Amino acid sequence: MKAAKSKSKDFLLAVEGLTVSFDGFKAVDDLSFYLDPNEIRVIIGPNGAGKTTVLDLICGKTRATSGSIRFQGRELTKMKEHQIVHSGVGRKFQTPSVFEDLTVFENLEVSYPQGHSVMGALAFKRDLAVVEEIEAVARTIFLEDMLEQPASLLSHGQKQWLEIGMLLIQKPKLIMLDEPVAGMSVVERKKTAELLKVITHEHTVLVIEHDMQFVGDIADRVTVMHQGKVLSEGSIEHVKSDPKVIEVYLGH
Ligand SMILES: Nc1ncnc2c1ncn2[C@@H]1O[C@H](COP(=O)(O)OP(=O)(O)OP(=O)(O)O)[C@@H](O)[C@H]1O
Repeated sequence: MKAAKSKSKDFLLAVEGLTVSFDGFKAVDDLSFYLDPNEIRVIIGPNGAGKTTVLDLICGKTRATSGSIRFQGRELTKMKEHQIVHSGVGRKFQTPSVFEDLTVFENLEVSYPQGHSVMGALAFKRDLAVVEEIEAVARTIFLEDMLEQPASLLSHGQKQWLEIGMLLIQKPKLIMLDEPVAGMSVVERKKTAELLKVITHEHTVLVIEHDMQFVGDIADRVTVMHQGKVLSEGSIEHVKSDPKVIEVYLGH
């Protein structure tokens, strides 16, 4: 008979007992949660709950005071930021930071690992495989017809998608997004939901979001944070009907 597989080994990310204190104030306080491969998890919660700090801790921008973050079996709390990126964790911040003067194609190209620089002498010798990958990513982010446009001409929403594309081309296993639909139109929000669903074939996605409609559209599971801790966790229906969540967050 086949031995039962240890469940803990199957998690893509296991956050356990994670704590960070800023001058004695615990922004994240004994937090534990677990991500399955290829799920979309959304973290919600009131302002100051510690959501952004959790992403900062996972990507190594902030050092944990205690606790553990295991990603594909590797402990991230001891690693430097660039090592965490190399291990397969990608993060997009709230404000888009694309290169305005470069085209969509060039923005994706400079993000391609192994530095296929547009400025470099080898620029004319673009590898066909790289071009194909850039085109595939551009299709995923709805910008296949805009490859030669300078990023400065894109709408705010298109810039957000381009930045997601710049992450996708690096093939991180875990993609973390901080309020990806902030400032987007309703149509752009719907398309972003489609985009995130498509990318879970290859990636696991951890999102911070306030827009509950969008959360409902994308989340496999929702983790509700309050005062640095998990207040509630489960399906969108579960957390929406949890009296604790209504009291501290949804009821406001
Ligand atoms: N580097 C820091 N030094 C001191 N305090 C900090 C630091 N980073 C975050 N905090 C504090 O930790 C708490 C949690 O902040 P965080 O930004 O993680 O909350 P959040 O849930 O992302 O809130 P929002 O929804 O407003 O973005 C806040 O009280 C914040 O002021």
